[in-house]
Amino acid sequence: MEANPPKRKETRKSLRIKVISMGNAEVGKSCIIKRYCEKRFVPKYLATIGIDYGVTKVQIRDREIKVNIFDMAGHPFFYEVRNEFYKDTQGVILVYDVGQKESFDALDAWLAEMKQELGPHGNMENIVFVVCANKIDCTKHRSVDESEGRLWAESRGFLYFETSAQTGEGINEMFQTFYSAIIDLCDNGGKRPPSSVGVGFTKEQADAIRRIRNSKDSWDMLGVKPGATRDEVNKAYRKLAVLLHPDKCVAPGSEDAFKAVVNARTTLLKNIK
Ligand SMILES: Nc1nc2c(ncn2[C@@H]2O[C@H](COP(=O)(O)OP(=O)(O)OP(=O)(O)O)[C@@H](O)[C@H]2O)c(=O)[nH]1
Repeated sequence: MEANPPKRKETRKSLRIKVISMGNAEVGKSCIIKRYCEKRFVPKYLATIGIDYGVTKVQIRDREIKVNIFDMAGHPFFYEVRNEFYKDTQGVILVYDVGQKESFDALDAWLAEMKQELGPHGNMENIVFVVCANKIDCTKHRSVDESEGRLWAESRGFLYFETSAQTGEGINEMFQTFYSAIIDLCDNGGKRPPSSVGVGFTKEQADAIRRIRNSKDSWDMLGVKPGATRDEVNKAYRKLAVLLHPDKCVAPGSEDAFKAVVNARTTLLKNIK
């Protein structure tokens, strides 16, 4: 009788991926990468000149991945250098400094730059983006709070992490989740798996929260003209209350937005006959 051949342990091919970092100068892109790859923090600022390139091997869920990391200079001066490097990317680490509102506001421009360089055939949908709200150790100077950053990221289907390259907080967790999502993307033929696309809240909800946050007064918050009638105020209030009610809305910042809407209505009704 023929003996059964010994079963060979299945070895999965190692994966080779390309990731890039993006974000304004000095937000901490190089330090985040150094903290993860070299387990150290460099307090002195050394501006990246054009691009820094490195290769690293990591083990994620029993899978070996070889990561080519392109750390892009954030200074506008280096646009001509970095625009070459957007192509064939599986993952983007998008960084802002929580103490610098301009670096958060600039995230849209970074996405626009990448989109422009990828051209009409480039598909941003099939890239894993992770947003790092960095320098959370500087609590005194924080100007972008967690819910604002999380809302921006999650409403686009991006991952979101609060990080500090200085203390290491959030860094390992961020990279593990980021690489894991890239493995899922590669295993799914380069397309973002459907399970990772849903965000649990609508664009209308995200837009309403953003508008409420940025409103200049109670009229503006409810989206009615100054001098509106009680009926108009109540109608606008009901619409927002249904949209943002904590039982129905899980978008980051919805609870605060809901409370702000309730207060705005109370304030306005006190002064309308
Ligand atoms: N407190 C604090 N400082 C940080 C943190 N991350 C980076 N820094 C400091 O911020 C400065 C800029 O960090 P870099 O990592 O060089 O910034 P970058 O985004 O790579 O800048 P460019 O290369 O110019 O694009 C340095 O002085 C760092 O020490 C952090 O999490 N906390």
